[in-house]
Amino acid sequence: MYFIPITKKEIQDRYQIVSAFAHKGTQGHALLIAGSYGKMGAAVLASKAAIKTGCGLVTAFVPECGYDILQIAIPEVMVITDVAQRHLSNVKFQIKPQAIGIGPGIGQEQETQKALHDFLVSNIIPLVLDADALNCVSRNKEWLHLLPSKTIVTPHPKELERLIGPWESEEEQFEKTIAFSKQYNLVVVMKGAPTHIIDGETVYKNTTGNAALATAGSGDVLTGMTTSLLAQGYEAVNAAILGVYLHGLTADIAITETGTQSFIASDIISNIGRAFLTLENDTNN
Ligand SMILES: NC(=O)C1=CN([C@@H]2O[C@H](COP(=O)(O)OP(=O)(O)OC[C@H]3O[C@@H](n4cnc5c(N)ncnc54)[C@H](OP(=O)(O)O)[C@@H]3O)[C@@H](O)[C@H]2O)[C@@H](O)CC1
Ligand SMILES: Nc1ncnc2c1ncn2[C@@H]1O[C@H](COP(=O)(O)OP(=O)(O)O)[C@@H](O)[C@H]1O
Ligand SMILES: [Mg+2]
Repeated sequence: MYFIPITKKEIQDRYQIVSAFAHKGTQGHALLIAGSYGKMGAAVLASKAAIKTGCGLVTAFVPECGYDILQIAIPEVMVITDVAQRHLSNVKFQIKPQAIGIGPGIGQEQETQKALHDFLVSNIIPLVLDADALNCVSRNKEWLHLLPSKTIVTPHPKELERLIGPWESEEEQFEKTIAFSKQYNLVVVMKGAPTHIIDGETVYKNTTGNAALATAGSGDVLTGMTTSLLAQGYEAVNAAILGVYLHGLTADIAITETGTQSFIASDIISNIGRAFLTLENDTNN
């Protein structure tokens, strides 16, 4: 099987420089629907990653118990709360974001599953689906038909298995994921070491990242980064490719200071700026 390597050249071809006349209203508004009691960190990480990846506005939609946490942790991010205290029960909002990321830390309570279903039935905004949103959809496979065309799904291997069933070889894993991508018209970010991005028959292989990323919350950060790029107007496959590349690059940059063991998901966020700068500094591959 042929994989297109995601090289710096591939990234520079896709990367959009920010206009000198940009303002926050032109840079996209991302909405992160995330968190539950005890997993509000996932909402903080995803929202902070979204604002650090360059969209103009970020709103977090969280259960009521997340209000103070989000407002104190990230003053740049706006917050809307669900009526329920500890988990999502009714996802309703008046804002008009350009992209929505849903799933990190939301859990799989019955009420949350219903809230996700009702949200998917009415939503037409470009979407990134991760973590428990994927797990809820795996329990209710008919909901896959509700996803907008080119929704980005970001499963780790266990979440992928819940979505497409088990595989016996890597070849079969790719065959089944390609079939899944084609059936529902999805961009699949097949997370791993390395991560592959599958857009129908086309498979991209990331070239950045290392084992420092094997740490809690690193996927939640990727969801925030990818949603931010989607909100900034990148086509879904390009948002996925650029997000995965920059996410991995932060670990390659930081590892010389943190080592593998002490690198944490917040270090990804702190190094997003340095990762972007490598794209602007030179044109070498
Ligand atoms: N601070 C917070 O708020 C945080 C909140 N978080 C939130 O928690 C929720 C649950 O998410 P989750 O991913 O921990 O649970 P789950 O889907 O059962 O997967 C775990 C199992 O999957 C497997 N597995 C995973 N990766 C694999 C790999 N690369 N390669 C192979 N296997 C792999 C592995 O299975 P095993 O190998 O043990 O059989 C593992 O036991 C979710 O909403 C998330 O956003 C977290 O992000 C943490 C920080
Ligand atoms: N050994 C590794 N090498 C490269 N990337 C890794 C490695 N381990 C984990 N990652 C990356 O870290 C992220 C983990 O995502 P996920 O399992 O969803 O984390 P969480 O749910 O805790 O936020 C993925 O982007 C994955 O590709
Ligand atoms: Mg995850």
